[in-house]
Formats: sequence, structure tokens, C-alpha cells
Amino acid sequence: MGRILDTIDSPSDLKNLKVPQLEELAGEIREILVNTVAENGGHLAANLGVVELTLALHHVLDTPRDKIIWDVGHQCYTHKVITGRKNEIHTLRRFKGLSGFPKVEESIYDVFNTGHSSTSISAALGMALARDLQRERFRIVAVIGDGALTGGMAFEALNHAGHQGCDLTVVLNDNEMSISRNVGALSTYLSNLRSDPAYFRRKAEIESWVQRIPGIGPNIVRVAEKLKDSLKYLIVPGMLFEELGFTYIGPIDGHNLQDLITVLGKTGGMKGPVLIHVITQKGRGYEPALAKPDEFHGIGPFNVDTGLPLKPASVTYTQVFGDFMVQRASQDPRVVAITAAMTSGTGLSDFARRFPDRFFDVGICEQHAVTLAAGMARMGLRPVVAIYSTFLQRAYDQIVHDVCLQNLPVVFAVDRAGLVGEDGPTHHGVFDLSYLRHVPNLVVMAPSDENELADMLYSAFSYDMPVAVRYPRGSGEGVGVKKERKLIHLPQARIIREGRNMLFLGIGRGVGLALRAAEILQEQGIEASVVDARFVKPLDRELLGSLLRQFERVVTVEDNVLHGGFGSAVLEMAADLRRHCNILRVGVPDRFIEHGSVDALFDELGMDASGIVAKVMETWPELTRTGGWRILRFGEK
Ligand SMILES: Cc1ncc(C[n+]2csc(CCOP(=O)(O)OP(=O)(O)O)c2C)c(N)n1
Ligand SMILES: CC(=O)[C@@H](O)[C@H](O)COP(=O)(O)O
Ligand SMILES: [Mg+2]
Repeated sequence: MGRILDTIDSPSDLKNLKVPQLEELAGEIREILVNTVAENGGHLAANLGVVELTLALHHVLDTPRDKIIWDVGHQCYTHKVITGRKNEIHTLRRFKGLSGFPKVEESIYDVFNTGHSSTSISAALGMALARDLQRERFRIVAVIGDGALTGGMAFEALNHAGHQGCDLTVVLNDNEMSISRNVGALSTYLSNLRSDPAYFRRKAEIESWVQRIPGIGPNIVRVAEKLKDSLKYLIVPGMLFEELGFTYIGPIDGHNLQDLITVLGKTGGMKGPVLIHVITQKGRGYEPALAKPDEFHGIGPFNVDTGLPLKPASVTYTQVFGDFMVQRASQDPRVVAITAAMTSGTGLSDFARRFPDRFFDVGICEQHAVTLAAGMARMGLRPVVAIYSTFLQRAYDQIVHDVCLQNLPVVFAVDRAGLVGEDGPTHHGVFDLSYLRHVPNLVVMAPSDENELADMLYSAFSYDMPVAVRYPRGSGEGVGVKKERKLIHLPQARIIREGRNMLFLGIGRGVGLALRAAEILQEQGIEASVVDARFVKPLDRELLGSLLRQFERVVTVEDNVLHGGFGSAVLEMAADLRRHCNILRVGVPDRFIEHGSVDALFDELGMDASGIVAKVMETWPELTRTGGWRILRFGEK
């Protein structure tokens, strides 16, 4: 017998399926999810948890007329499979393949692009208000996780939605997990709702009792309504969502298709905002993911039978940061670490275990994380805030207003800087040099290898001012980390290769790229100097200034956007020095960069070593005959 999935080309094909068939379909989809992620990497655990929820939503709703907005969007794989993309699912997260997140450019069923957390309710409310102003009628559902609900934006939106009172469904997908175990008072509140459904039975019983109070006439009904309200306070402490203006329904078993279909169906006609609290299991249906949902949140290729990663992990920048933090904290009791729901991603798991009192996971709250650090620094602690470059975008004002304006010694460990690869445009950390470089008091550094990262973190503490150290996702250059730490004097750059024909100024990963380009050029008889600038702010004006005077041809290399990045800083310096040399800037162009492996992306952008060499040759063709070396062109004898 064929698979049920073979008969599903769009959500309308789900409509006639009965619950047992939908259950069978859920099993088929889980198999595809596990096999696809085992091959391509991706967000497995969250996707396994929402298979039934996704099927129920598409069974009840009339998509794409009705709209589903997936918060973060990392859980949208089942949605992709049943909305006409099952035959492309093997290309998931690959260069030119399907995105791992909802993408309006990809399908009419993807109605809002996501990737960063806690945006779904705002977007859904915006759509609902637009729908009402345009006098249209369709249903809008935001699906948000318990982790994403810790983000401030989600509360700003709930607050506004309750006030507006328009028709809107929020499905709260509660699996008790963010990437790690969810944190915070809200998480405890949800846990109370989950573990004591009796709250809700009692509430329902008493409400129906109030309604049955004998007596007819508007006055008595009003009294009864008032009584009902006050009883709510007594019976259901908090009643958070109802107080915010939502009708709360739940908790509901998110793996019971019949219950989901019934509730989603019945709530379709309700007036005003409704919140349906659904309980799911992260990793459901695949034992290794169920056992370790945090490891299977986002995972690289793995062996399906064992659940073990295929590639042995080599030393990453993140690990170097994590090790440094443990070492530093054991020497300095003022050191504290802050993460916004990314304990393992930022390499702080060991720190959290060793120094639980000095470790703060604030939830998905980057803005709060930064101002919290400012408060701690004000009182004499030495906070280190570890946040991915792309998520730190959220905390720009807190960096300016709360940290730098007061010149507080907060260290920002800006992980995942530059192109991150398969997560794509929502996650590339290519803007940080531009959004940090112009902030007064802030030192901005980027290491060229893992040893330099350790030295930079060590040095950052000695500057006694705000410092951002940005470094890429994944492995370092393979140089290892020396035992002894070296103080890097502010703002000292260093020359790492000398050659007389041209000068490369690299920053961060750009240094390795420049070095490899210089090696290729040398094979062609062109001698290039390479400098590791180390600081983007302040620039080493003494060294870089004198080099700009020496060299006619200068190439800057960075994995930040060209607008306002390192190359721009060098151009500004050259202009200030009235030095009019030729400066070629290599970096990320002014467009959003798609997903794919970092190598494929560098290749596409001409930012890999051979791409840089090609740009150099195109800019300075005279270099093909330089200083007595004759360069052979392809096919020339
Ligand atoms: C602003 C922002 N910060 C951090 C992240 C990283 N992140 C992605 S998913 C996730 C956990 C989300 O938990 P939840 O919403 O409960 O979804 P689940 O994976 O449990 O289904 C985090 C922290 C993000 N995407 N956006
Ligand atoms: C969806 C999300 O935002 C995170 O799960 C992110 O994909 C993690 O990225 P890393 O794999 O680089 O930790
Ligand atoms: Mg969750």
C-alpha cells in the first residue's frame, strides 16, 4: 500500500482524512523529518513536536486564505511538506534549496518570514488589523513556543492585542523547552497550568454555578458577572492571559489530533483574541531527540540509528570562549556570564555548571540581558554578555544608552559573527561591525584565529571599558590555544606577512582569507603584505596610517557588510590622512545573503581566496607584470 503522504499535494488534500489516517500520516512525516535532518542538519526536535499540531491546523484552517505565522519558524518543516514542497524537502537548508524557515518568496503558504524569536503575535495582530480595516474575513493564527513567549515583544503584542480585541488566535506550543530548559517565572506559571488542570475544572464548575443562580433580570446577571470575575481571581491565581484580554483555552494535548481538531474548529468562530495552550513533547517519535531535545534542537548531520553526530567536532571559537570563561571566573569572583537562552550555543554550559550563582539565563531577552549587565557592571561586577551577532541587533539601544554612555566595563562576546551558513539571511551576523563601530567608548575587536580570541578576551578585561569581541561560527584556524595569555595593547594591529607589491588589511576571518589569497598571488609572482588589524574601533592609526602611506594598492577583507564596516573605517582613515591610495574593499555586498554552506556562500560572493585574487587582478591588471616577475595568463607559454 502506498503512503498517505503520496496523496497530499496541498493542505486541501487533508480535509477528507479521518483521524486514524492523519495519525498514520504523522508517522510518515516524522520519518521524513528524521532522515532529512540526519542528512542536511537542521532543527529536528521542535519539528518532531509539532507534527500533529501542524496537520490539525491545516485540516481545520482554509490556508492559504487563512494565515499561519510560525514564531522563530524553525518548526515549519511539516508545514513545508504538506504545502506542496515534499519533493524538495531533501534540499532543505542547502544552497539554492528550501529554506529552514518560512519564506514568502518560497510559497504562498508562508505568509511572514521569521527566524528571530517572539515576532509572531505582533505580525499576526498587524495582519488582523489590516484585515478588519479592509473588511475581509479570514482567520489568523500565530504559533508561538513557550521559549519565544519569554521575549518582550511577545508581551508587547499580547498587551496590544487584548486592547484591540480583534479576532486572532494564538497557539501557545508549550514543550517546557526553549533550546535548553525554559526559564523564568512565566515558565513556572505555565507549568502550574499544565500540572493542575483542576484549576480549570474548578473555574468552569463555579462559573456554571454562578450562571445558574436563580433570579431573572439584568441586575442579577450583572451581579453574577461581577461575582464571576472576582471568583476568577480566587480560583485561578494570575489568570494572566484572560487579564490581558484573551480567552484562554487549555491545556490541550498537542499530540491528540481529535482534541486539536475539535478545539481549533470550535475556536474559529469566537470573537476577540483567543489563546490555545497546547502541550507538546520536543523530539516526539525519535528516541535520541526525545532523550536529548536540547542537542537535537539544532543539529548537524547524524547517524539515524545511533543519533550520533557524523563529523567529530573540531575546536570551535565558541569552545575557546567557554573555556576562557571558566578559567577567568575561577580567578576573578567579579566575573559573571549572561546569556539570552543560548547557554550551549554560546559555549556557557560548563560555566553554568561550575558557577551556577554567577550564571544568568534571562530567556530570549537580549535587550534585558544587556541592561542587566549594565546594572551589574555599575555595582562592580565584570559581566560578560554572550549573544549571537544577529540577535544582538535587538539590543542596539541598550548597548548605546545603558552601557556605552556610562562607559561601563561590559564585555560583549559576539558569537556567530559573519556568514553562519545554513540558517541563512535571518541569522548571518554580517551587520555587527557597522552597528557597533560608531558607538562612542566601545572597543570593537575581531580575532583572526582561536588563540587570538582567548588573548582578546583576556585583554578586554584590562581595558576597563565596554568591549565587543566578535568571532565566527564553527572551527577556528586550527592553530590551537596557547597556555599563556598575551595582553594585546589597545589598539595594536600586527603585520603577519611582508611583501612589497600590495597590502591586505584583514579583520577577523578576513585575515585567513587574505593570507590564502596572498599565497596564491605569490605563486604568480606578486608579493603581498598581510596585516591583522585586530581592532575595528579604534583603528591602529599609527601602523595602518604608515602602511597606507607606503602602499599604492590596499585591499581590506572582512565578513561584514561593506556598508559601514571595516573597509569603510579604513577609507575614512585614509580620507582623514589625505592619503589617496587605491583601496579595494572585499566584504558582504548590500543585499541579504541566502542560506547554504559558508564555503558555497563565500564562493558565490567571490570572497574566498581565489575570488579575492580574481578581484585583485581585475582591479590592478598591471600586477601581472610586476617587479621583474612575468605572470603567465591561462594558456600562455
Ligand atoms: C531573538 C532571538 N534570540 C534567540 C533565538 C535562538 N532561538 C531559536 S529557537 C529558540 C528557542 C525557542 O523556544 P520555543 O519558542 O519554546 O520553541 P521550541 O524550540 O521549544 O519549539 C531560541 C532561543 C532566536 N531565534 N531569536
Ligand atoms: C532557530 C535558531 O535561531 C537557533 O536554533 C539557531 O539556528 C542556532 O544556531 P546555531 O546552530 O549556530 O547555534
Ligand atoms: Mg518550547
